[in-house]
Amino acid sequence: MKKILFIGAGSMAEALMQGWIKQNVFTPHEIYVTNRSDKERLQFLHDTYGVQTSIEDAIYQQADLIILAMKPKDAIKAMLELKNKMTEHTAILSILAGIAISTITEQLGLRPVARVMPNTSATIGMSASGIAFNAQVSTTQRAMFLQLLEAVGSVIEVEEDQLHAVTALSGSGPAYIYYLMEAFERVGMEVGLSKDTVRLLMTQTLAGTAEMLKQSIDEPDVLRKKVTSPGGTTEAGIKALEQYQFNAAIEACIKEAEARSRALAKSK
Ligand SMILES: NC(=O)C1=CN([C@@H]2O[C@H](COP(=O)(O)OP(=O)(O)OC[C@H]3O[C@@H](n4cnc5c(N)ncnc54)[C@H](O)[C@@H]3O)[C@@H](O)[C@H]2O)C=CC1
Ligand SMILES: O=C(O)[C@@H]1CCC=N1
Repeated sequence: MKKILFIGAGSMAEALMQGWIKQNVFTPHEIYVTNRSDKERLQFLHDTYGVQTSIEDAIYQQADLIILAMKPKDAIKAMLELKNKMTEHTAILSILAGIAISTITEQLGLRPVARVMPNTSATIGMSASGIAFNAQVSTTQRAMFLQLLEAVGSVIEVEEDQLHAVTALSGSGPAYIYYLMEAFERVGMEVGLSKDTVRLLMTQTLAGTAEMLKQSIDEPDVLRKKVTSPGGTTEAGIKALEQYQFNAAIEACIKEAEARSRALAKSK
């Protein structure tokens, strides 16, 4: 593959291009990126990663793959602009939350489309991505798409409809964990530690817990019980979580996010 073109130059586009450059999937010369109007942002991406930001019309024709990376609300307008510029068969990789493959092919014509839900940890090769394809994607293209996502983390193929759930869990997931870390730091400081110490302790605790879940044959509740001594500190902590409706909060969080993804799909 020689040329890939990002339409949209936001945080997710940056995470993917950074990951692909780091993993030697593409050289900066093979990556083209454009946005609506923010020239400073393009300049930043060019200066930081060496990617190509002066996009002549010919690039749209030459691109082997076009990546839809704008906000969902801007997608229809962006696709209208794109339609006349690109060739008939160019494959599309869409990272748009909640925008159906059928909406994309209605706008851009029937062509190979992979719909992906990555997350920003693609930056460091640790994305957890979900992917779905339309019938126009050939076996070779399917392998290529999977390889692209594997280069920036793990990828799992799902039914397209399940991408709403993937979005609510792993697409948005990093934000939930960052939010949790903000709370740990705030409260950790209140109980006497420095912010740096809390960061060190809790990033290692998160990493260790994730690794235990990967390596252990035990279910999470079994692992949890191994931490929880009768009458001890964990029991007191968990009791407080229950008192403050921890499970209800998580249920609402995932269901609201999933519903929002579905609403985005309907509004198009
Ligand atoms: N940020 C995240 O963690 C994740 C985001 N996504 C999806 O990725 C997409 C982009 O998200 P972010 O990078 O966070 O957004 P962002 O707001 O940071 O960037 C959006 C970019 O699209 C550009 N744009 C808008 N209209 C355009 C047009 N007509 N032509 C060309 N460029 C246009 C904007 O100029 C901007 O560069 C969204 O659809 C989102 O659902 C998916 C997974 C994770
Ligand atoms: O918040 C959003 O809509 C996007 C999709 C998943 C993460 N960010």
